[in-house]
Amino acid sequence: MIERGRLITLEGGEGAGKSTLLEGLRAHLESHGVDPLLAREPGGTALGEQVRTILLDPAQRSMCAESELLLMFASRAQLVRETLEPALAAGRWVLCDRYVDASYAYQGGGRGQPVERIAALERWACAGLKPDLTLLLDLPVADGRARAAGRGEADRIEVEADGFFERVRTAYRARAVDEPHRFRVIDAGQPPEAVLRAAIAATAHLFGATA
Ligand SMILES: Nc1ncnc2c1ncn2[C@@H]1O[C@H](COP(=O)(O)OP(=O)(O)OP(=O)(O)O)[C@@H](O)[C@H]1O
Ligand SMILES: Cc1cn([C@H]2C[C@H](O)[C@@H](COP(=O)(O)O)O2)c(=O)[nH]c1=O
Repeated sequence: MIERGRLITLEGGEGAGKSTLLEGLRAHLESHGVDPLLAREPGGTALGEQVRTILLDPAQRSMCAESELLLMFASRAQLVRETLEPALAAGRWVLCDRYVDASYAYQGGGRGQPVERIAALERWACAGLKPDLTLLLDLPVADGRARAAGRGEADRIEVEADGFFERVRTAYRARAVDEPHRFRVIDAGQPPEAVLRAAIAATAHLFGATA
């Protein structure tokens, strides 16, 4: 019987260092004989990438919070069924740049969408798929924004005010407190090598664990 793979998700505010960590973790896993599948949200499938384009398009100024929430979950439902579930069932490990916690943080914390609404969508769209480990890269908003600056035109979400991102950060941290068995909070203000070391330590229990 094939042992189920592991789902590791990376979360955090803008510029927290998720993409940087993803590459470091990929290299670490590869050096341990694990060839992880990389995915991202919104996106990660042909359909999801088209949804992502709409979601992040600065021209979509009139998008309401409800549409934003539903589009995030449309992308996620497709990713779960087309990519994540088949990969995990085939024994593949997956590193996913954001997953459902981002909706609790951004659409819940940031936009004020009710938690029960997001939880209902999660039950429907994610079909029970929970990460084995979620690495939350925690960084003061101003530091993340400074890092993200200079990447060209800001997308539709990046243009939000600091208050929005403070609420996102608060919501992320609250989720980590609520689910300590799944989350590891990493101080993303450390140098990249230290962030990677902390992440590697957090993954150690996944090797050989029964999923
Ligand atoms: N620990 C770190 N210390 C200092 N700079 C970092 C660190 N990690 C990443 N950076 C730099 O910060 C910038 C943003 O990093 P990265 O793209 O990895 O973040 P991200 O979380 O994926 O961002 P976003 O979600 O906004 O796309 C990059 O220029 C990267 O080199
Ligand atoms: C999954 C997800 C994402 N978002 C937001 C968070 C970011 O602002 C963008 C994605 O861009 P990234 O730089 O590639 O991380 O989308 C969200 O608001 N809700 C979600 O569920």
